[in-house]
Amino acid sequence: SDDIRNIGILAHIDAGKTTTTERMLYYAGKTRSLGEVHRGNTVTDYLTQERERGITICSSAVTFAWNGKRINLLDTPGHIDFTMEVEQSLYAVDGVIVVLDGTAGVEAQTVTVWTQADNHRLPRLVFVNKMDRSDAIFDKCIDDLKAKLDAKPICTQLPAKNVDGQLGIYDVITLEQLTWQQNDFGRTYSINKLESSSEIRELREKRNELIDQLSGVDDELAEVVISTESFDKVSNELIVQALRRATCQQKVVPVLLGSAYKNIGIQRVMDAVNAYLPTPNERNQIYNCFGGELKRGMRVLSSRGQAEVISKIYEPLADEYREVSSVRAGDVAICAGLKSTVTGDLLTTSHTSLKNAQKRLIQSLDATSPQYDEDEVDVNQELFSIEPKIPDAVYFCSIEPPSLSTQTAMEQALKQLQREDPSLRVNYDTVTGQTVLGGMGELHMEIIKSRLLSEYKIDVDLGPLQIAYKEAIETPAITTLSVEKDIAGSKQNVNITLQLTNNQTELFSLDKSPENVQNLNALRPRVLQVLRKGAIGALERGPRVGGQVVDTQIRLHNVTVGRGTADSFVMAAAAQCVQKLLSKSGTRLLEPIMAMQIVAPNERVSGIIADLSRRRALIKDVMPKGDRNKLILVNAPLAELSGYSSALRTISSGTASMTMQPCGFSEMNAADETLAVRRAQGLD
Ligand SMILES: Nc1nc2c(ncn2[C@@H]2O[C@H](COP(=O)(O)OP(=O)(O)OP(=O)(O)O)[C@@H](O)[C@H]2O)c(=O)[nH]1
Repeated sequence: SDDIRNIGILAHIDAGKTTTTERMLYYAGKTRSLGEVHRGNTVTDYLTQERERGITICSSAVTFAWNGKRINLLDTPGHIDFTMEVEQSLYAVDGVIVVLDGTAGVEAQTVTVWTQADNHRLPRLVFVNKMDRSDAIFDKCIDDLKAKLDAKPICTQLPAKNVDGQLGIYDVITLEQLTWQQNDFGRTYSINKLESSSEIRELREKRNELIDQLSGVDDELAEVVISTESFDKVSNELIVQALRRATCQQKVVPVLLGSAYKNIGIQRVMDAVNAYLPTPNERNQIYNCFGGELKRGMRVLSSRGQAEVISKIYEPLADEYREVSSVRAGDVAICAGLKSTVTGDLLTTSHTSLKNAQKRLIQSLDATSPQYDEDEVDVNQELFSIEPKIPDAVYFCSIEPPSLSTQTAMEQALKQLQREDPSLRVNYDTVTGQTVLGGMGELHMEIIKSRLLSEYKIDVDLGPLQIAYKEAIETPAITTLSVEKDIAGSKQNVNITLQLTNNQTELFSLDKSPENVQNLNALRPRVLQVLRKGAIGALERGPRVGGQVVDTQIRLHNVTVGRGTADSFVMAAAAQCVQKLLSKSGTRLLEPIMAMQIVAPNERVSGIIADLSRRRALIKDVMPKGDRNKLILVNAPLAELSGYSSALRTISSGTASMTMQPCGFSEMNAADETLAVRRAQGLD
């Protein structure tokens, strides 16, 4: 797998990821014509939604050969609603290309994806795109990388102006000027030695600066510089090797530039992927264990314990696939025939190999990463059971099929969509009889609607978007419910005592105190199972606004079930008992909170904070970000943030940028709660 690069491509929306990817495929010979984003025919943005809106929603993988290496590239969405997708694709890559819009520098979503790449400890390189535009400023992008992302950029290229006014590129390492031909869509470019002595002098200074920066983080290069006592004698090969080491160790970030749209500079980005980003083997602290080979027809175990058979394996090229018979460690592939496995699951051949691999992982972590201490039990969990953390839905809306006869088809389709996108929640509300979708935002829901139409031909209606409140009980309560009924001549009866208490860890427990222990020990496991299912199911819908009841434990004290009573009757009795308890104990609302990171010029901060405090926000920290800017860390209720990004644009005259992610649920005061309940009931 030394010849493989598994790379993600990340950016703020519209920076040009898709165009860049298209050019790579074209130059690598994988596509015969250039797909232009604005013409709506690119390979990676293959969903119609994406074509219509011109944005990337689903990650798609493409693979191509470049100079003897195979590059597997995962294109990821740039929209804020889809940070979950980005998170998932990062588990599958060893390095990342971050695309900047040269006219905008580091933008809000760049900060988010950069932080995500940090969390996954991914080496990265930066491609400053759109440098053909007259308002593009390369130096500002470099300043942004330092100030907003705390990165150590190494400029391996600088923008040059060709005689015809077109964008050219100076190679700072080789001291050459590169000029792309326009008559063959940039397939060829010329490499020229510099002519004017002032140009040579300036570029040589930049090269010296680069060596100086690099030797500050790479001891091997530092030794060469010290022993030769001159920057000029450091060979290009030594620089490239040092830059590779420092990039793989995430000490620096190589920066390249160009214009995807005008076909300038892309081949050099592909060269840089080969030269500076790690192979799956080099990222051994994670991938050592992911060894072996996956073959067609193989039986595997998923981390949730289910056996699966791999019926077919495909090499991806966006929505076109080529069938292959096997894949090796380090490859990215698409498998058909898996029934229960979802994104993020780990597949192994047996429990023993899973155990052995876990052992090897811990050993390799100890050896290579001293920062992991043994108490950190989560490390194993975090790196090995690569299941991504799925945020709770913060919005929900009802979804209606066009006719009753399409209900089943819609449910099937939603199930499939959910396997691709675990952040989509699908519930059935027994009270209203409606199917309810939970998700991350308005665009998220609209995309589901539009995919149902285009891929499954089901034209659904979505209800209004509502905030997904949760509920928690106010006071503990205990009650006994006795139900008796004749159903088709057979007597059904259940007598059950349940209690609700505040508890954040365990959902269901048995009260084995002396007066109950005998009753509970005599309980048949099957009865306990259905009872538990009924009781826990009733927590899905709280009495205030129908929100999920959380931080609450159901405690079973006592139950007697009459002879011949059906399971469904026991289940319904348990659910009814919990509902009775919920109205007895009363519930408080918990509202979704968003964590926001706002970067704004110093002079705009007070205005932004004044506005935030009107939105019930909690300012957590305000810290300097470079000389001119501040980073504001703030938590605010989602209910107060509708239209916030445009409000922020107005307050800051477009100078501030922002990212936000859901960060849990919290209690609200009585007045806000009353307001929220009225709104949820449609009274306000
Ligand atoms: N002038 C100029 N325009 C570019 C360049 N690269 C891309 N664009 C334009 O910028 C727009 C966005 O490009 P995309 O490639 O769709 O950007 P993206 O990052 O994939 O966007 P999302 O998929 O929405 O995240 C399109 O209209 C492109 O034609 C470039 O180098 N120069």
